[in-house]
Amino acid sequence: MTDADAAPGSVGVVVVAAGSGSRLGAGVPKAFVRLHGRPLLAYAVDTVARLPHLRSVVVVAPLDHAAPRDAADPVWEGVELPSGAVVVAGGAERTDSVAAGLAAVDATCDVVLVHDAARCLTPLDVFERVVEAVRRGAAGAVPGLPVVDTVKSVDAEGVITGTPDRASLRAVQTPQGFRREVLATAYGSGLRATDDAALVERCGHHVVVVAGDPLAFKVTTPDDLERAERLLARAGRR
Ligand SMILES: Nc1ccn([C@@H]2O[C@H](COP(=O)(O)OP(=O)(O)OP(=O)(O)O)[C@@H](O)[C@H]2O)c(=O)n1
Ligand SMILES: C[C@](O)(CO)[C@H](O)COP(=O)(O)O
Repeated sequence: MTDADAAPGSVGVVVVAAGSGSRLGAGVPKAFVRLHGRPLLAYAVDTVARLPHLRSVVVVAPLDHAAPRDAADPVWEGVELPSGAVVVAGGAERTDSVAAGLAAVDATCDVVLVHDAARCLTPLDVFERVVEAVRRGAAGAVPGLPVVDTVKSVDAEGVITGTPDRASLRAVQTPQGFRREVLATAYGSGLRATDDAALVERCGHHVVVVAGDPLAFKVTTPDDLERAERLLARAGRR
């Protein structure tokens, strides 16, 4: 990150890494679980660091492993933060963690991305598509993939209430990108959601979907971690 990157169009990225990973059940917070010897977070940060016009990186870590980052804390071993990156403590839910990260983003950034550390293999071009869509005027942009299964809505008893046309459905991923003031207002609204776009949508903004990537899958379960291990082994990465 250089002064040249402070030009209009600068990008800030909040990497949320404060979740416990209860579904993975690895005994350490999920973002710090090792994948080929390095924390999931390390892969996410490596990609973020390659993003053009990057001005500000904020990593939101679990309270026990957050600011001030303890250099001797072994969970961080293998994570190479870009110079100027900031580490802050997250909260009980993703909404709390994003809000904490957003508060620490450099105010000169006009585009802010929120990225799940758990989507650790997301390719750089997904980030670039999201930034490009916001630069072109969208209030927000999220990567998404067509839904391959037939999806049903059900009531509390499990009785099917509808079969949405899957042509209109997308499974969304991260990074989710927004004009900074739009995201700040959404997070200042007191609304809560599991993803950033949902908050921005509820504040009345249009958010567009750009092409996602199967590699942007979220490591949620042990099977996902095995899949990530296989993909890295196949790519010969460490
Ligand atoms: N309080 C939280 C919860 C989640 N996250 C982050 O948000 C992303 C998506 O959350 P998810 O994968 O659902 O993570 P966990 O909440 O850790 O998973 P689980 O629901 O299995 O406990 C992850 O990178 C996670 O670290 C966060 O920063 N703070
Ligand atoms: C933000 C997100 O990754 C988009 O798919 C997702 O909403 C994270 O939370 P989840 O509870 O694991 O769906």
